[in-house]
Amino acid sequence: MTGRVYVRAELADCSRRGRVVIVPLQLLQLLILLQLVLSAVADGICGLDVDKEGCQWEQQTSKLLITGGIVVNADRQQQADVYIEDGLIRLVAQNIKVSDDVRIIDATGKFVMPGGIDPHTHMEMPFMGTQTSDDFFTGQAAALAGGTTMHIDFALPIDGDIAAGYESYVKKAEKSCMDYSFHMAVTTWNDNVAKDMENLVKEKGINSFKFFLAYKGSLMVTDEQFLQGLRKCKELGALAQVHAENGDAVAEGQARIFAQGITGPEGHALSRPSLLEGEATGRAIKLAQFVNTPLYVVHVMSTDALDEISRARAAGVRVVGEPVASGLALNDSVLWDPDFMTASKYVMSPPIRPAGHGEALQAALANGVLQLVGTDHCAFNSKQKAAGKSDFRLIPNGVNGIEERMHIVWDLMVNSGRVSVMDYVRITSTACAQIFNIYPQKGAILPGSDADIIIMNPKGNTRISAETHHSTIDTNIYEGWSMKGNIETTISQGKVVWDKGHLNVERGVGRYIPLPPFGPLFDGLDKLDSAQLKAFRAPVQRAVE
Ligand SMILES: NC(=O)NCCC(=O)O
Ligand SMILES: [Zn+2]
Ligand SMILES: [Zn+2]
Repeated sequence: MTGRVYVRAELADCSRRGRVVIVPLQLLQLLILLQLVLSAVADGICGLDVDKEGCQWEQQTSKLLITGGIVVNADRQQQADVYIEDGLIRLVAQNIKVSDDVRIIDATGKFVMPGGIDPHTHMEMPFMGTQTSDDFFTGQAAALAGGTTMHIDFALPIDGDIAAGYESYVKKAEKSCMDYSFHMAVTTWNDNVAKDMENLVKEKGINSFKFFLAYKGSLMVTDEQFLQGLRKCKELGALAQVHAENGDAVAEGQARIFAQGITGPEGHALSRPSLLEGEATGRAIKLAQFVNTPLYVVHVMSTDALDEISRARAAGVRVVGEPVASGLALNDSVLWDPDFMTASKYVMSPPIRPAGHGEALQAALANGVLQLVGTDHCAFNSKQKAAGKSDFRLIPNGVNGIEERMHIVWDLMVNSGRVSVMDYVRITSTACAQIFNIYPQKGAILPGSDADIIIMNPKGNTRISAETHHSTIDTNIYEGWSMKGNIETTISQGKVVWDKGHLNVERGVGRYIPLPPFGPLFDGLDKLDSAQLKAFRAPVQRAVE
């Protein structure tokens, strides 16, 4: 501490969020006035900048000691202290003694866990004639407030050019306030795409590529293009990801439902039922099996898709399934709400399914058929959603979730007794770090790991609302969700960025985390190549005999 006297004070709330700053006493009145002026002119995120530029929210130190908590990793939990210095975890042990310059955080009675990693987000994404509302700063600020300390965003190509798309996302992400990485979407196929995939993997730290089997006429690839992409992914040691819906059938369904006079958000669900997700999931798995390369199915929303994944995994196929928070927590009744603004906020693809699907996805997460939870955070405000007021096909597809995921999953999976706290860590953080090959830099509380940590008070209370969230959108699909358990503190890069309702984030400090190729899903794959060839030939040989 310097010799000056600091007090904590709630300032005027320019974005409906209270926050705390540290100010010299004599400046307090002046700052209140200044904040009121800023309130009048600034948008919902202005307060974050004010916190950062106008005040020293907390004397940040590079040394922290978290004492007395239960430290939870995916494979074990123990009562221990955690010592952090210069952004890294240095020691996990009982009764760590430190010098006076170390800030102590008491976590007695609380869980100390790796920060969440969201494997599926869309910040500043140009999509359906508009752009997602949250950028890399506002979306990440929201993430940190909800206990997520890293995300992997989908970089989109520009007119099919993945190198140009990647560069545009590098620029967008310069404002980041937490660690992040990218998947790259592949939306066409030619020699340049193949060459650029190689460069992105070998030079730029990309180790996953997403292929859309839906969004006909914009992002969708044909089976032939998908197959080429799968072969390239295998060669590069990159994970192929798939948005699995039959895009041709969806387009036919949309035209037919609209022609019947169903124009509202319910038409979205009716036009792309779960069997189209199941069909595409099964097809994608079989094509990946044909190539013998691992496959990651993004936003698994239905039992139809789940059954395909379950069957394939039982047969030894390397397929990973990622449900998202909305698919676990909600059902499609919301799409029939007579109020367009209410119903349209739930429009995403694949759609949120009828009751029963979410519960089955929860069970699959618990038993390991599905491995990790994302959000597909793709936030549009109600003005943007209104583009589809008279035609559901024009409602921008996407829902919020990056701020809510850690609490929703806690409530659905831990409060319900479906999984242990260790499994919670696995499905919200560790599995993602392992699959994308950055474990144990991320996803663990171990000496040498990045100091991305959350402190969860299981006795605390959480209530979700657009009135208090940090995303820029004016709605929240979890509006009113109340639960036991609260992430009271988030530590990112060794700094306290969220503490008991107050956010202190800094634009530009987020780091790009390169993802190395040939992650664990590729281990031993070459041995399977020859075994698989034999398996494909087996029926033929039997016929000859
Ligand atoms: N899922 C969705 O509705 N929007 C984002 C794009 C995608 O992931 O398909
Ligand atoms: Zn998708
Ligand atoms: Zn998505």
